[in-house]
Amino acid sequence: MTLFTLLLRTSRKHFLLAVVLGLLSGLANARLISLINEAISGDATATGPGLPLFVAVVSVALGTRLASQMVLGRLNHGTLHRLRVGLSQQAVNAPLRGLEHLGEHRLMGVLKEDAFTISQALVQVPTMFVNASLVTGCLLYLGWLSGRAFLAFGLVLALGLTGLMFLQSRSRDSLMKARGRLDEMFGHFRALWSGAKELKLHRRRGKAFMSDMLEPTSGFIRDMLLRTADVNAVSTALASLLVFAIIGLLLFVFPAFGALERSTLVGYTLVVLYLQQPLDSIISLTQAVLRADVAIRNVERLGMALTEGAEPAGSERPEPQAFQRLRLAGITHSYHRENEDTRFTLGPIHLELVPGEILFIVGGNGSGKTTLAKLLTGLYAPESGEVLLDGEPVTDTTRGHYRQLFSSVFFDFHLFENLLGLAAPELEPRARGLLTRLRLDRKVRLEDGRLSTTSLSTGQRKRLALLTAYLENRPIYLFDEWAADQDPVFKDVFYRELLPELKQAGKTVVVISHDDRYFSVADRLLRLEDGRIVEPVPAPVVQRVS
Ligand SMILES: Nc1ncnc2c1ncn2[C@@H]1O[C@H](COP(=O)(O)OP(=O)(O)OP(=O)(O)O)[C@@H](O)[C@H]1O
Repeated sequence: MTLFTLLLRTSRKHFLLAVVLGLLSGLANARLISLINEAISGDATATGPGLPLFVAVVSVALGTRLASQMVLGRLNHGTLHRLRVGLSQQAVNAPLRGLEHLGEHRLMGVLKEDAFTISQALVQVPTMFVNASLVTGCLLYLGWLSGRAFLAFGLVLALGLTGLMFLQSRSRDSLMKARGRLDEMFGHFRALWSGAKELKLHRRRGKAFMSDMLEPTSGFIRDMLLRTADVNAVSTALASLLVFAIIGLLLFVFPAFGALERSTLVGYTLVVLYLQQPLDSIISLTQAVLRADVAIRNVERLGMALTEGAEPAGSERPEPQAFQRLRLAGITHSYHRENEDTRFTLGPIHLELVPGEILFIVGGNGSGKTTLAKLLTGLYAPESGEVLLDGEPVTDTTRGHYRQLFSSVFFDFHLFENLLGLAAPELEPRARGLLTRLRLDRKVRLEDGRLSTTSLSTGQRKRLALLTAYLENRPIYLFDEWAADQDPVFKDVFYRELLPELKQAGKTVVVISHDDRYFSVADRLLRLEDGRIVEPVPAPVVQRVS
């Protein structure tokens, strides 16, 4: 897809209207030049009937130009908005595994860089159309002035345009190469931010990061973009050369053969000089359109990657309020690392969960606890085996609904400043009560469903994430090493007060933990080692919920 097909797809009607208006404006401009030429040559006078005509043509030229720009402006910004929102929605719908595989830098590269590139080109599209129609109008006028001169003019123009197209194709290759490395650059920028402490504390690491990673990538991009800038400069010079070649022909070659009348010569020279600015502008705009085409290709690729394996939209059912039995029947998941010849496989996992119990998932680092949590919560689809909710297998269509059973705080959680999607009338008083309970009431206030700050210590931020999970009030709670960052006092509150309270309220609580001091809090323990359950997990005991 190119920039123009993107615009056409967004709104064919608006696009065509803008093109027609732009064409009218260009033709009116060309007529304006012919009027000026006639006035200079003495065919009309500014004080005679020429003046109303002049005013009318100026009005049409400016009016249609303004209207064209306004229509295209709306179309451009609408296109960009749809692109941004559409891609973000695709990212929201994409499977988590697909997003993890894609990597944050690739997503950011497209959402920030490519969307910006497309917007830059879109902003210039109206001018491009006005200029293109102006050139067309001028060409028509030149043809009308003299067919023979137009033939010579057309020949020089065709040769020049062929040269320009060749240069532009070279430029496109360099642009694509530069964009190819830009995602890598975003990865380095991210490392610059998240690895700031490590880079500062170890000077040699900082230097090596710059010299071995960031600078070579940036240098490559610089070289490729420099090449395109050079091509652009040569193209602009070539366009000027074209104009002067034509003027040279007109002024110094044609008169030698007595080929043209003086008035035709003056008209030609005037128009050709007038054409220089729109031609320059079209060439620099072509560069923007080329960049946009490369960006659109990236957007399309990302769109395809995001929709790959996306779950079909299930019906918008109300959130599940309860369940009787959740069964994992031999589920597995494996990671394959492309650059290494290694594979980690979790499972097959057999497990049953019931309401009103606490299950701890324990095991060493890398044993598969978080992966199991992602499978359990429906964030990953099992590669084999089944998840059964009250006897019904969870399918691609129902997995989105199934996920609404869980309130979770993962180890790498994200804290939203707004209590998004939580809108019960008694929400704010409950949230304020929880802030006090979580000992955050002196640090954080709740104002119109928004947390006053999230700039807190890691342990405090985790407490805020816990608050959100509490407010969701769902049947199953999952905490992935939640207590790891808590002080000993609050750790005790979490294990000895909060978890038993949730159990008392009939919730199922799944806790990933390394705190062996508190393993006795669990009703059952699932121990993992290298992706497999190493101790038999007792059957769940169905509790009578008080
Ligand atoms: N996104 C991923 N891509 C590839 N491999 C992964 C990914 N996430 C985890 N792994 C691999 O899967 C294995 C299990 O990881 P997982 O995060 O489930 O372990 P864990 O038991 O939660 O570890 P920890 O206690 O350190 O948090 C690890 O060997 C890890 O390298």
